[in-house]
Amino acid sequence: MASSTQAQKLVYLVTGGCGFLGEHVVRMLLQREPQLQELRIFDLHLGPWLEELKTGPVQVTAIQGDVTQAHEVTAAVAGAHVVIHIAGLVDVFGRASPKTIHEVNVQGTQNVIEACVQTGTQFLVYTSSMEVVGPNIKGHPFYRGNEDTPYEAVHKHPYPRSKALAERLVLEANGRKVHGGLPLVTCALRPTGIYGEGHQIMKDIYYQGLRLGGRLFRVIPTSVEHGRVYVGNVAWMHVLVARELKQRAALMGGQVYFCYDKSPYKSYMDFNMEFLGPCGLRLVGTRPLLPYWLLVLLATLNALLQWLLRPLLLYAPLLNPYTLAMANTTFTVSTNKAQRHFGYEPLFSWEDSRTRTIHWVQALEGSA
Ligand SMILES: NC(=O)c1ccc[n+]([C@@H]2O[C@H](COP(=O)([O-])OP(=O)(O)OC[C@H]3O[C@@H](n4cnc5c(N)ncnc54)[C@H](O)[C@@H]3O)[C@@H](O)[C@H]2O)c1
Ligand SMILES: CC(C)[C@@H](O)CC[C@@H](C)[C@H]1CC[C@H]2[C@@H]3[C@H](O)C=C4C[C@@H](O)CC[C@]4(C)[C@H]3CC[C@]12C
Repeated sequence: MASSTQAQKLVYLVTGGCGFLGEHVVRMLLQREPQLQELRIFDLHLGPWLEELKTGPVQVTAIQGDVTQAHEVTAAVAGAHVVIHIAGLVDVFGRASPKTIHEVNVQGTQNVIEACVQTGTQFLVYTSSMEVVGPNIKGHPFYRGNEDTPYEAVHKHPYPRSKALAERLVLEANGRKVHGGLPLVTCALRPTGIYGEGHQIMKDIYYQGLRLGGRLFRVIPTSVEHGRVYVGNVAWMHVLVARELKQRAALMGGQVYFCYDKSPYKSYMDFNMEFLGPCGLRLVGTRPLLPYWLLVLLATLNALLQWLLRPLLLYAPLLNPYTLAMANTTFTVSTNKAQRHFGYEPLFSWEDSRTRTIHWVQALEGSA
């Protein structure tokens, strides 16, 4: 826990604080924010691990709530100096309806903004996503791009659409007068594919490999590169932005920042094998084992099956038309805007990020 001679006087609220990224942000705040007096964790599903956090010098307040319920959000925000809005429905597998995704990701974000305005909270950090930019529906690659790189951001899928709408709401809210007359200062962070301890998709792919006798099969060319970022570095960027937003409001207010670190650019599966390989899995094939048209057919069949089975059960495999298109489109970022604007440097090296993630996979049930 952070201890400092600096007066502990700030109240932070983290929405979605019990999720994959949220938990890392919560723990990072407790370790590295010396001015933290109270940390409120607002989530639809509170984790049992929160109890262990209540023994330190910082007051930890767990709030079970729903961002789609404006009154619950307003009650949680009231009195907070900083809101870090992480809560969201991260669904590209067709589990939730487009309506629900919009309600949570867009209306929920609007509720957070209005709560800040109504209660006088001045600083709002929003967890956006790379998908606000792309890949777009045309499959245009985004190669080593940055926050200013021109790119035709065209989305049809409910999830990226919702993230793009929510991000726009947050950025447009920058400068609004909050209760008490001070300006609201907002910014948005755009992580690429986050990996690390607690990453559910990595866990699902690992167990899929175990079920297939320790093998995974290459379906995407090695040339398709994805930018990935370690969850600890994304958490650190959130803590730093929330701290610096107060002193650098004129520069940072209304800005977007990609989350980045030194993780290597690789295809999605080659990158995952950095962690799954040392845990006993093998990626079969140096080239895709199936022609792309067959993958498209299989993905389409999965989507059809999902639709047909929906009245009976939820069928949500990894492969669907959207995930295939994402996996098959290069999207990498190369930027230093966060470093230039608020002195961000990754807290964890690639080697450390890799080791921590491997240890996490190794500790999973059923790991070799
Ligand atoms: N995982 C990634 O690779 C990635 C990449 C870029 C951006 N993001 C963004 O980061 C944020 C967190 O993603 P994650 O991967 O940790 O997802 P997650 O599903 O692990 O965490 C989301 C959290 O939000 C909570 N939540 C969902 N609906 C809610 C509601 N209606 N009210 C209150 N809480 C609610 C969930 O209970 C969960 O704890 C999301 O906004 C996502 O868009 C994630
Ligand atoms: C079945 C194969 C084609 C397999 O390779 C599919 C992989 C697929 C599940 C992932 C490929 C790219 C991932 C997405 C990307 O890392 C960025 C994302 C943004 C973030 O906001 C949410 C998660 C995600 C959409 C992530 C989801 C899994 C992939 C689609």
